[in-house]
Amino acid sequence: MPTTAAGHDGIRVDRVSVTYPNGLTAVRDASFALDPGTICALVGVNGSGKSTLFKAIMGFVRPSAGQVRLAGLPVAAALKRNIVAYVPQSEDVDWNFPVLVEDVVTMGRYGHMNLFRIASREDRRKVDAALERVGMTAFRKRQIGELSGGQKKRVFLARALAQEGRIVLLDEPFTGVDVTTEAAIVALLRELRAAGQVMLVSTHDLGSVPDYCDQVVLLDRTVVAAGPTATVFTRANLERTFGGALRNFSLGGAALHQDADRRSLTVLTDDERPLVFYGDDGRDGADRAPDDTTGRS
Ligand SMILES: Nc1ncnc2c1ncn2[C@@H]1O[C@H](COP(=O)(O)OP(=O)(O)OP(=O)(O)O)[C@@H](O)[C@H]1O
Repeated sequence: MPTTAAGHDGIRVDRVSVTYPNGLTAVRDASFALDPGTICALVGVNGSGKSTLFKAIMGFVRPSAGQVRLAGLPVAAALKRNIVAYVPQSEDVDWNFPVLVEDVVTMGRYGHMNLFRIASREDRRKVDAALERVGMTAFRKRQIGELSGGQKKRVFLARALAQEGRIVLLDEPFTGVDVTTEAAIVALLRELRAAGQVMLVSTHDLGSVPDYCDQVVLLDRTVVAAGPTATVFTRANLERTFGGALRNFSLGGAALHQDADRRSLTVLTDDERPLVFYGDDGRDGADRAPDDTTGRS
């Protein structure tokens, strides 16, 4: 079986449009393809269609046009085979639902169990390992609603790990988490990438994207640009994607330095960790991805 994005083993979104019953077309003619062993950021302003795209990939909404293929399969077949794991946005979860941490992680194994959902020794071992990997073993008997935001994120990540899906979708995994948890999540994503999994991560945390994402999809109802972070995650493309919704300020020359360094500094932020471009003069850097990020401790 081919293993390129043009082939069958990753995520392939082909000219997908999604129109809600109220007539709003939230995603229009979106196309991109991701190979196994990839972490891809999905970036766009609030309302640009990121969650809608996730819902289309998860089969929660049906595209009005185009198609999604996951590991070469239509969405329904991929879900049936347990190929796709999903880490939802916190707002999409009912935290009052009385369920223990270990039960949430065990749900990741449901697709591997028989009709009666009786966990085997193997299932229990995978749940234990997933809890251990995200550092939540000590919390396994706690009600999910009693956890902090970052702890909840870790639990859903553990559920995705226990599921062992080759495709992992993460909807804003860094929102409301501290720097330590963010670093732990990024480390885990890197491990999964090394193991050949493909991850699509929606995020407003622009400054971190070049750190851990090798691909980027910039979305504004449709795909503005998609491809390697090094060539696509540029100031010019971000300004096209966000329009006036991006905080953007540049400093150069005397406004920035007291020495002879002529380089300017451009800061772009979508309200979470800012992205910083270093240019040679006041306008440079518009077409280059950043060499490095700042703000990361
Ligand atoms: N069930 C629905 N019915 C009708 N319109 C919807 C529905 N869900 C979302 N929308 C609309 O579709 C558009 C895209 O929403 P979506 O949630 O996909 O954006 P997003 O990029 O994920 O935003 P955010 O960054 O705020 O999470 C918005 O205009 C939203 O109001």
